[in-house]
Amino acid sequence: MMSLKDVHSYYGRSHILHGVTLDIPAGKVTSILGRNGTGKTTLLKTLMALTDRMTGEMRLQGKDIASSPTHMRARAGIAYVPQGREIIPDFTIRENILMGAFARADRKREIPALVPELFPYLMANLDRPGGVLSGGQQQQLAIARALAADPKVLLLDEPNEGIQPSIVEDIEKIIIRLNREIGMTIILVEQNVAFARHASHRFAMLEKGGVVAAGTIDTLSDALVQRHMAV
Ligand SMILES: Nc1ncnc2c1ncn2[C@@H]1O[C@H](COP(=O)(O)OP(=O)(O)OP(=O)(O)O)[C@@H](O)[C@H]1O
Repeated sequence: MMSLKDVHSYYGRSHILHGVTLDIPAGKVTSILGRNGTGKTTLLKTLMALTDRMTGEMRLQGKDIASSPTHMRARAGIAYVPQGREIIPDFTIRENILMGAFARADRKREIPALVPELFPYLMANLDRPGGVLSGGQQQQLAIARALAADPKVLLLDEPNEGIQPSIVEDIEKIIIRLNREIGMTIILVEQNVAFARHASHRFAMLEKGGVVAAGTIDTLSDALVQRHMAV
């Protein structure tokens, strides 16, 4: 689905990713793991062309996208739910969702069919401002906005960060449904190893901007977690 070969990524003169090589298979959930500051968010931003510069190879369904700008990658089917969600508080829930549709190749601007099914609360409150929502509801809104782009690959950056525990379970169920029922390819940055093990088919462990271990999720041993994630 996506493949990276010797990818380096930079903010200005800061060299953050140091030769990442990774295969992201279609229809699977791949978790990106590692301590704070190891480059997980930078990896998602690099996939979305949101760092200042990258070198190396990047392919989506075999097509070279390494020099495609963000909007072209979005149009090619990559959608991004950033850490912190970045919804617009003064826009209505409907407007926030439709912002995601700008990237659709078919230029349709509509609430995606999945939204009433996955997020009935959002559907029932489309005209309320996004800013009135709780953190968990804003996370749902950020996912709904990404779905409006009709993506093939969904990038999720710590979707459960700062969310009350009762909602965490809802978000986790939605991530699993998007993959298992709809077949969406998901790349998930996750600190919760238990959830990563439960939801993912594969993992990549980052350390200092490089992949130090990767493979099927059954090979994510406690020793690996201890070595690369314990603080
Ligand atoms: N805009 C930026 N300009 C310069 N350096 C940055 C920028 N954003 C992040 N960095 C640096 O890049 C490195 C990797 O950060 P990144 O956010 O990708 O890590 P992370 O693994 O996602 O960590 P966290 O779990 O804290 O989000 C850090 O050293 C960070 O300080």
